[in-house]
Amino acid sequence: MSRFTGAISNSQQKPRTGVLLTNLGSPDEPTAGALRRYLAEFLSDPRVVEIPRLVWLIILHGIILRVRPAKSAKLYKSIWTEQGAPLVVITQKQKDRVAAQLAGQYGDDVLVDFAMRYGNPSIASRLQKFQQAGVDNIVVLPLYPQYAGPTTGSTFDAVTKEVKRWRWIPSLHFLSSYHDNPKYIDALASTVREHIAAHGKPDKLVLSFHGMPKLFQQWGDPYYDFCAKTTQLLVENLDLAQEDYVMTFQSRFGKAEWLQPYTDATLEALPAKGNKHIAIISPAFSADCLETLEELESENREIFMEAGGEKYHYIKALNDRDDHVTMLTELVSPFIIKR
Ligand SMILES: C=CC1=C(C)c2cc3[nH]c(cc4nc(cc5[nH]c(cc1n2)c(C)c5CCC(=O)O)C(CCC(=O)O)=C4C)c(C)c3C=C
Ligand SMILES: [Fe+2]
Ligand SMILES: [Fe+2]
Repeated sequence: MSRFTGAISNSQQKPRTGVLLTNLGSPDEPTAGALRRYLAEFLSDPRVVEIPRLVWLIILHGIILRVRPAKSAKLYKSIWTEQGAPLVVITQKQKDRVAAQLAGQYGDDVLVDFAMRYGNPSIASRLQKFQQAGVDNIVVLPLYPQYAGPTTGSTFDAVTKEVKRWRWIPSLHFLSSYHDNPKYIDALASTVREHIAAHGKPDKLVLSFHGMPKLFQQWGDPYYDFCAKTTQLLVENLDLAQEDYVMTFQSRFGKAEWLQPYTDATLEALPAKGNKHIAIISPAFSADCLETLEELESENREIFMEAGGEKYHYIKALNDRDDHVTMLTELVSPFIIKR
């Protein structure tokens, strides 16, 4: 038996290109058992936690995986839908809509699918589907607008781990970051404008990005700079003055310092400075997920209101909005080969 895998297909009607949209992934169900499996896979990734391996595995298995699964399961339960985890359901919708747009342009020359870095459907399983279909050109678009090692970098690891087992290596295009793409910025700006038209101008627009350990930035990860660039382009597009907005970082995990300022501490301080009406947007999430639907919609709202805030509005992620789907389609289109 060979260590390399291949597809044996006699079909004359092979699609040439496979487009894979990926995101982070969610547990299979909102239970402690499913969370234990999901968090074990996620938090064992050396791109996500860079503590010396043996020390970290003892902490992870000895403490974190005993305590966190039950707590996280409760949070996931609060956002779970009939179709499943929001992140997975929305990513599937994005895939369906991108597939429909690409089918209009490329017919059956292109196959579109989605996969999750952790949990299901796995990146390996969906790439194997492409291999079986006989594609010889693969485009991977991780749905993280700002490159970060723990997200986009880790997705690259998973893609190459699978493809390096293949006998026939296809052409491979990996889209690393789209934090400054004008249509991404336009789509974000439209959501803010629509929000202001419906709810009025807030005292402060909070741009809350997912956090990351500060050390990763010091070691050369460009994520912070890319978040700052997205912020700059978005506020220029919206014509906001410096006092109209603040960029923050949420979802800190563990005791180490993460990128600052923290979203929760900022929200707690804003009412005392006269900012009683805020709108919060999270440009690092292409789809709503636990970190927006629970942390921003619920946890952080409570922090702000308890500190004397009066109006708190979360502006939804771009999800499967038309302008977002068109932008994603345009990102992958240049790499598609017509038969
Ligand atoms: C442990 C360190 C973590 C790093 C570093 C990190 C970076 C990072 N994450 C995202 C996007 C998402 N993270 C999500 C959930 C989530 N993130 C961490 C930890 C780190 N993230 C944990 C432990 C969890 C699980 C939730 C929990 O148990 O509390 C999600 C949501 C997943 C969902 O199912 O909805 C996303 C999306 C980015 C962009 C990022 C970049 C630096
Ligand atoms: Fe995260
Ligand atoms: Fe969180």
